[in-house]
Amino acid sequence: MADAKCATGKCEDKTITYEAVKAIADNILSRIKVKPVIGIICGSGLGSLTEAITNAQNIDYKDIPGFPVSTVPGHAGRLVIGMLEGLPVLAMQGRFHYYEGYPLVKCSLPVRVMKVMGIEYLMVTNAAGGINPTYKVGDIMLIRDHINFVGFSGNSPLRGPNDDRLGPRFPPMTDAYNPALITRALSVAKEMGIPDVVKVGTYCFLGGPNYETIAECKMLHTCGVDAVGMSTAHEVVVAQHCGLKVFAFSLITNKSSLDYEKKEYANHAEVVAVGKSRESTCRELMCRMIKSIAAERGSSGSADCGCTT
Ligand SMILES: O=P(O)(O)O[C@@H]1C[C@H](O)[C@@H](CO)O1
Ligand SMILES: Nc1nc2[nH]cnc2c(=O)[nH]1
Repeated sequence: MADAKCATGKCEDKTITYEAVKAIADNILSRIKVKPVIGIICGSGLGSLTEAITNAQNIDYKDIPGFPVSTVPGHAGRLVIGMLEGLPVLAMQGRFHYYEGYPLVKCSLPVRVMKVMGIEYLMVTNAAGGINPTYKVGDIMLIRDHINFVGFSGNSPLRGPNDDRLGPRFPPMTDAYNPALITRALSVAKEMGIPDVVKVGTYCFLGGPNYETIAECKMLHTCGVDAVGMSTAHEVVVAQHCGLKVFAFSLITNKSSLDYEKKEYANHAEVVAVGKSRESTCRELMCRMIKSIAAERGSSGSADCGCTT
């Protein structure tokens, strides 16, 4: 895959060219039977969101030239392409995290591939620690906004030469999480009878892979963070840059410690286990959102949401 050098030639992260993104998009499109409209990124323990996809075709990341491969337990490492609630979708069972060693431009490469394939909506999920003390394990937080701590130092997937075919040099991040989709998700939560479980809040992206100290959690709380994780923000920055409509939610898999008297010890096995225990609810929320988008677009979703618990 051809990588372009940054202007000074000294950038540690190389820019991935439009041509390289298009080559990957064309490779995938040449192997699948539908043209996806919605892209889905499944978070830790949430890969089974894809089980409701019908006429599914699977493509392992390792079989896509130029695509990274997943290295994290709970991230299978394949694309699942097919129909969901009347719309063609492409789902990623496994994402790429900065802590795996990939530069952010590579972590978010699949989002650009989705855009060049013609995808219009990006639905992102993740597992996150609950900083907001009112949140409980198993709650679902609709992401209204994010704090991108990794980006504060200039570490951005948009760093390097900008190709206007992928988006503008200086994209705004206001409404990066589509407000209309959040409003719709709140209605969906009511329909599902889970309004108390579904919150709206701010997600914070830290580099990981360690979980937070208690002092860090206290600081994040002061900063207005509701949930903390190790993904999503860089994907959404790229999605907003290239003009995808984004809907995202965090599954609260553990409570973050804000108090030395009530210590919590986060671990990945627990994160994945909580993901599994909440998979049917998360899947139903996702399916109902897609069904409503299908209805809005005039595509016929199935009469019943095929994902009910
Ligand atoms: O891929 P996500 O953001 O859902 O995964 C979270 C962050 C880490 O990868 C992992 C930590 O348990 O879960
Ligand atoms: N950074 C971070 N990521 C997580 N992913 C799931 N839980 C957590 C957490 O508590 N902190």
